[in-house]
Amino acid sequence: MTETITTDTDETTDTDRTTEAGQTTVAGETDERTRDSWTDYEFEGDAKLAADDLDVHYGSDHALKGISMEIPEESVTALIGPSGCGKSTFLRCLNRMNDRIRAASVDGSVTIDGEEIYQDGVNLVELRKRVGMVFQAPNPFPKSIRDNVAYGPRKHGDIETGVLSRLTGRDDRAKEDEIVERSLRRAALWDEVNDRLDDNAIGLSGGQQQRLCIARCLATDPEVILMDEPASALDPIATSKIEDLIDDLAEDYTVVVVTHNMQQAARISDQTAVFLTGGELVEYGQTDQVFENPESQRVEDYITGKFG
Ligand SMILES: Nc1ncnc2c1ncn2[C@@H]1O[C@H](COP(=O)(O)OP(=O)(O)OP(=O)(O)O)[C@@H](O)[C@H]1O
Repeated sequence: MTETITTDTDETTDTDRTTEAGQTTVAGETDERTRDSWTDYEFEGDAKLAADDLDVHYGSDHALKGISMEIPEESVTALIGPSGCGKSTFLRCLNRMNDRIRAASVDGSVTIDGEEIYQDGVNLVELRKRVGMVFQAPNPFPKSIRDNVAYGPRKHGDIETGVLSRLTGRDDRAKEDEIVERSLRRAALWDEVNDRLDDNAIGLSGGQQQRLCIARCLATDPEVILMDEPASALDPIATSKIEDLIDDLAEDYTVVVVTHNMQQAARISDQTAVFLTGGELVEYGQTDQVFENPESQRVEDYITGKFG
């Protein structure tokens, strides 16, 4: 059941605060107002993703506690918080990447366009095609730039370019060229690499490698892009290009990005979710609101650098 907390009003005194659920906290004991759910964050448009009462354990370690929130489509949502608070764990719940971690168990619900992803019969390959992921360290395959971008569509059977397909007349070379160019353009890399598509991707700079990984993700036509600290291994110029790109991608995709960098979250996101130690979602709302006028004292302390 959702517990809604009254916002500060003239009736709220320093000595006690009464929640609508009737609980009273006394100043001095705790100055923290917590919520069970942040699904009352109001935004324009539809929710693309929704988590409801999501818990994750790694063995006996309770890494995420009862997370409920909705993520609007075609926008950037930043997940921030100190190390170990569960940001990456939450991100991985959104395309069931935690299924690959033996110790992880997930309870609760995540929906995409209202469809439950934690139910029997969900095709994980299809899910991860819809919900793509970009990692912290650029991880291109030691293959050509073209092969990197075409990897997903080839693997999913969207394009056929092997010897057999040539022999049987099903060769999709032109389609592959089109996907490679479109994805590299969308990732703002085409102009830098179009004359060397057959060069090994390992020869690219770190920033170019990360944009290549974004192009690889875009090539399978995802609806959601999850990014786990996508610029933390990059220099300021490369970081700035990734930030511009994220801003641009949010016109067509739902982007969820984990970052340690609060200035970055403030620059690039429409809404920000703050996780704090213990795996709780302590605040979620419009980015300006969270940074300029957080509801929670702990979040204010974190944002102003008092801890974390
Ligand atoms: N594969 C795993 N096996 C066991 N425990 C894990 C695993 N991954 C994460 N954890 C634990 O779950 C908790 C949350 O970790 P998580 O990586 O999600 O936090 P985070 O906020 O993303 O941290 P960071 O900012 O340092 O990347 C931590 O206590 C961590 O040790």
